[in-house]
Amino acid sequence: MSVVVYAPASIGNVSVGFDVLGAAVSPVDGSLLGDRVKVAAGDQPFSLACVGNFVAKLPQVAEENIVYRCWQVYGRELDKKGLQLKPVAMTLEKNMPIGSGLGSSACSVVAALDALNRYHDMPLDETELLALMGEMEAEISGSLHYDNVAPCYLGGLQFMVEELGIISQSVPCFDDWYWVMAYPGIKVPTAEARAILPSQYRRQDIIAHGRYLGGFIHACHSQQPELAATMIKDVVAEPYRERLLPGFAEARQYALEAGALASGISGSGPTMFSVCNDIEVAKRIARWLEEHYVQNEDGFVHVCRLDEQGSKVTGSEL
Ligand SMILES: Nc1ncnc2c1ncn2[C@@H]1O[C@H](COP(=O)(O)OP(=O)(O)O)[C@@H](O)[C@H]1O
Ligand SMILES: N[C@@H](CCOP(=O)(O)O)C(=O)O
Repeated sequence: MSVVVYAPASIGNVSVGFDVLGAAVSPVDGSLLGDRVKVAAGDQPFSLACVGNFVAKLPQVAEENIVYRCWQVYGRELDKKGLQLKPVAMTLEKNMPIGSGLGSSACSVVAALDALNRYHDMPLDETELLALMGEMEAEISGSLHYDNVAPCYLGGLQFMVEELGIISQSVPCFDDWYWVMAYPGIKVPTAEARAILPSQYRRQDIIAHGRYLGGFIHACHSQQPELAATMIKDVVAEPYRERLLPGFAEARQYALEAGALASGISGSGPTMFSVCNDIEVAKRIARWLEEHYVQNEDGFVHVCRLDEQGSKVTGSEL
């Protein structure tokens, strides 16, 4: 018996909710924009094979792959419950570019932990597993933030509650929104993009941030798409990170003039996202970004929808 789990790309922050808002996305053409992990019976406690388009960018040593750490911490949690790990042969299909702003490490973490939990007949509940996913993301990026792992695992648009034992809850979004995701092909490590942010903010920025985030969540719940899109503004990270993204200002300007409802940096960049409510506008913006924002052969542009499901089993073989 083996299991393969797919975990989709995600937009950390969605501009307006630094570290507390995230969205899972999948391309409308049905292609997989995410990692897959297979767990099968092993003849030793642990082994890891890596395949996929971005396998060459992974650490060469298996023990430095976050999937190995996932296996270790999963075993630790089973131990607390008086349970034991089965010997596993894991395979990571690394489809997501690293340091892309698409939650690449979250894809590997979520696919690995979800697959391990399914393989062991689900001894950890959703919250326990999500807490472990956050722990793994924190090891990689240097600080605990759930805005990639929560949507990647649970799907849709997620708000990080982090109170009363709840980590994340779903926020209703808009069925007719398309998300144009443009990855230029260069790397921006999350830890570095966090290090350049100020440690303190001005009162006027805090007030603006509260108004935008509160307004966005309110507009989502009251289903006011125009208001929601207007509230997608980032005063916390974008003003400081923009300089790490060559061509971002021009690309955003083009997208807005072409009819996008909003644009911003996906996670810590360099991927840019644009929200559209018309597929033809989304395709036009995608074509322009392919020509002008993508910088090398690693880059790509996808027109996406929210991925409401999050991680899912795709079968028993890769
Ligand atoms: N399976 C994995 N997937 C992605 N990154 C990994 C993995 N295993 C280890 N890493 C390391 O974790 C770091 C992830 O960098 P980060 O900038 O956080 O990427 P992203 O923002 O795309 O998740 C890199 O140093 C990378 O080498
Ligand atoms: N909230 C985080 C999100 C990082 O996302 P990633 O996809 O770049 O890892 C941040 O903005 O630092």
